[in-house]
Amino acid sequence: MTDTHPVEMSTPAAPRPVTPSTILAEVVRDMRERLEGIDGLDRSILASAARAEALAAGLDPYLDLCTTAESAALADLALRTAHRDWDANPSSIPEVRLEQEMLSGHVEGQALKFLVFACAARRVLEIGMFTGYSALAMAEELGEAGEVVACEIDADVATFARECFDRSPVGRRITIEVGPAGETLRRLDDRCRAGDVAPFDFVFIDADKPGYLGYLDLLLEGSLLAPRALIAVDNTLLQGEPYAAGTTASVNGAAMATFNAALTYDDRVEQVVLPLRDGLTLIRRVPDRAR
Ligand SMILES: C[S@@+](CC[C@H](N)C(=O)[O-])C[C@H]1O[C@@H](n2cnc3c(N)ncnc32)[C@H](O)[C@@H]1O
Repeated sequence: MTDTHPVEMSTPAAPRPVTPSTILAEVVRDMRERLEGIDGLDRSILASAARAEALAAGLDPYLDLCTTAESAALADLALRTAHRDWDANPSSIPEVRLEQEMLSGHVEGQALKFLVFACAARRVLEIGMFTGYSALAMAEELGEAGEVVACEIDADVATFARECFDRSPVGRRITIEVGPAGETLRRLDDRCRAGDVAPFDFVFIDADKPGYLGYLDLLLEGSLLAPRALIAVDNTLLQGEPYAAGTTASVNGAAMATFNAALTYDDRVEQVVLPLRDGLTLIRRVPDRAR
């Protein structure tokens, strides 16, 4: 295999905080440092600030520590993603900004593996693949006959992911569909309806946030889902923007707030929002649409 994306030996920059808990940890640390500069401040206020910081900053490392270790192939993929200079290799798609922080990572990858296991999935659909961490994690949980179909709009990042998949014993279980996910989904929907391919048991939505509602509608109204299919949607807490007062919502934050509100009143589904990383919402169809 030609490795066109070798891991350089430079130290990658630490990922910036992109989840409610890591942003909270940063805000609380800044607050505690500023409080320390105030002469004569009641020591109990400083102690409370230090405790708040420990609670916020300690959560993710502890989750990481207590979660089953990732495979060597996943660790390698994460390392390669961290070492790539994404600023020097921008996406050719104007609306896509690729960055290492897009990668879901160890704890969320393990959670996805559990979900794939719990619904005994044989066919998995991923909408938004990036360098393939979540696709590979889910593929690791499938049997030999299982398949992950992963949609990715950026051809270069898809090539990068394929190189990583080729380094894993289960990488051949992943089929990459390059192109806008909406088009890919409509094509796959036609094939499922025609009986060319089996529908999907598990779907992970993790692409352009303004596209989420359209993807969900297509899934719920079309032929892509197996009867007991589960859908997991990433970034539904979008750095706290949908709920934190005083936060200015970005385009993505506004899109997630709209998505969450629509889902809350959608009687086609039941859902639960898990505060895992940047928010993971689990959705299932209600067969008779009765609550
Ligand atoms: C957050 S990343 C996915 C992370 C990946 N699921 C993981 O866990 O490592 C989002 C990806 O969606 C892709 N994307 C954005 N818009 C898309 C679209 N319309 N169709 C398909 N992929 C898209 C981006 O290029 C990016 O690679």
